[in-house]
Amino acid sequence: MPEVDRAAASRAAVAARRARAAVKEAVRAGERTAIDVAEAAWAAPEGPEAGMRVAELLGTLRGLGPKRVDDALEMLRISPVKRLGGLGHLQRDRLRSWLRAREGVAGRGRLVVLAGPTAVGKGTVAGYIREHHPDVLLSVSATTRAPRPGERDGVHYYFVDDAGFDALIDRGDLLEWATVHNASRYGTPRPPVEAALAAGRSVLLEIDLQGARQVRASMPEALLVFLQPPSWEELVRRLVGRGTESAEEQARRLETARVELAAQDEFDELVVNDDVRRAAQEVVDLLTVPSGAARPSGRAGSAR
Ligand SMILES: Nc1ncnc2c1ncn2[C@@H]1O[C@H](COP(=O)(O)OP(=O)(O)OP(=O)(O)O)[C@@H](O)[C@H]1O
Ligand SMILES: Nc1nc2c(ncn2[C@@H]2O[C@H](COP(=O)(O)O)[C@@H](O)[C@H]2O)c(=O)[nH]1
Repeated sequence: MPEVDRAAASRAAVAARRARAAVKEAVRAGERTAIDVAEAAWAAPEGPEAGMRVAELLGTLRGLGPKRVDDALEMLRISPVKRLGGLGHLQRDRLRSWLRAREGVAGRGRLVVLAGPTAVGKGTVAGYIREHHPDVLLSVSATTRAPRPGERDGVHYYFVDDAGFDALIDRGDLLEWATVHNASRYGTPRPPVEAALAAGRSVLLEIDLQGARQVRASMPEALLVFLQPPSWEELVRRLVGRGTESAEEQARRLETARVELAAQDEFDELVVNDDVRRAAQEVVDLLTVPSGAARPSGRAGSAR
């Protein structure tokens, strides 16, 4: 290549790199959505968006570290070196649906999983959301544990026996399920969740870490939120103060709690439950995609 052509090619490459960096910055700043960038790449093969690697685009999304970008690419069957402009039609369709589900459509909802250690206040925060935000579907789990005083079948849980729970599993009616605290089984009924999501309604699952991991594997677009206690001492105080478990059961739950607290980096978002109303509002913000913006921001903590 003649010297003058080489210089021009090098200038063009630098300009293209800068343009791609500006696109990434715009997504990070919430000025553009990732879907918008992907659609622009497919509409204009010469534009800067088309030259972006899919991995770069996913890496701009909040909560998606390198490991989760790799997982998403594997699930979408897209090579890590592929550029947006080089995707085939099926890959485009898969990426489009995945981004839509993850970013949400402006003004519509998404699937959020709320997990955290025992007695941190998941049920209290979820109950506050049920009361103040009836637009959000709070999934009612099935469980084999016995009702606590005041708990109502179909409201707090569907209380079933072992045979009933087995039947739910056999019919494929559970989105996820787990034996929690080495004691009872709990699971999320699939049909109401799928129906609500299909209707564009936000869905909140209040489940344990094992269930959260299963949802991540089967629905990678779900947003995983970890509810943190202000301190370990406060967590113990809440568990003991609730007074619904025997000393033996409390000890078993606190053992699980240590494991769950150690896993919080797996989550997309962290919310501290020092105040129920504020923590609930943070979760509601995460459940809602404001019009014109990619994701809500300004929360107290972020996992990554
Ligand atoms: N922000 C808060 N400040 C003080 N107390 C709280 C707060 N949130 C919840 N609590 C109290 O902590 C106790 C445990 O709350 P809750 O039962 O909602 O926890 P949980 O995370 O759902 O527990 P589990 O996983 O064991 O079902 C309750 O007595 C509740 O009233
Ligand atoms: N994997 C799932 N875990 C669930 C579900 N519903 C509730 N849970 C979790 O169980 C524990 C204990 O609850 P408790 O009411 O007995 O105190 C708690 O961590 C819940 O989040 C579910 O459907 N799947």
